[in-house]
Amino acid sequence: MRVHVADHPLITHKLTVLRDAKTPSPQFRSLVEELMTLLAYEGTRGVRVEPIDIVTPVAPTTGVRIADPKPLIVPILRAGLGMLEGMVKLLPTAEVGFLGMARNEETLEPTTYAERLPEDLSDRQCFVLDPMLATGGSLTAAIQYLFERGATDVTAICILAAPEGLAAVEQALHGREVTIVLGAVDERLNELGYIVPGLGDAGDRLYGTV
Ligand SMILES: O=P(O)(O)OC[C@H]1O[C@H](OP(=O)(O)OP(=O)(O)O)[C@H](O)[C@@H]1O
Ligand SMILES: O=c1cc[nH]c(=O)[nH]1
Ligand SMILES: [Mg+2]
Repeated sequence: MRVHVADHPLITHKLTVLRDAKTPSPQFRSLVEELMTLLAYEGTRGVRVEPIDIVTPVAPTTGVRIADPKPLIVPILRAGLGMLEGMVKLLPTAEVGFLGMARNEETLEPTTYAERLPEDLSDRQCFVLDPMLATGGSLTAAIQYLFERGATDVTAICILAAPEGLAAVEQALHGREVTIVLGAVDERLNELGYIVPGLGDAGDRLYGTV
């Protein structure tokens, strides 16, 4: 498993505003989208391309285009939905599938309550979007599910991770073709399973629930 922490002052700046408890939902949503565009740049570094011949006004040349089958973007509902728009801006021809997951706030165990994905993922490059990697339970379950459905190449893009959760995902997915791109790795998890300093509950902050 490869882990890449995007290190860029613009990301750190936007993350700081995102973390601020005073940042209201509309601004939070815009910032998640902007951050996603920056993280998608890193996250799509390995996107599969194929050569294509074109003619410029000056000369014929060979360029590249996104290869078929098109990549599959999988936002984890709810919070991952906030990242989708930023991602499809960079990969407009990608297909989008959905996984709905909720973490039980007492046991911290994830359950999957919705799934809408192509039947066969065997030759699809998958990009999973979820802003928060806390205990890592949700991301591990999501990626394992994609592998069960035939996926072999998965990149997860998260805004924040806790070191404990990142280690748990690495252990669970050891030896698999997985890349994780992160905006930042925070200090730790607290006793309630929240990332510290983190940004609180990403879903609640995106969608105005408390
Ligand atoms: O690493 P974990 O400990 O599993 O926690 C992370 C999960 O928690 C959040 O979702 P949540 O369950 O709050 O659902 P929501 O997006 O609907 O708010 C987040 O978006 C992740 O999916
Ligand atoms: O800090 C956390 C942990 C899990 N889910 C969130 O939205 N935030
Ligand atoms: Mg939530």
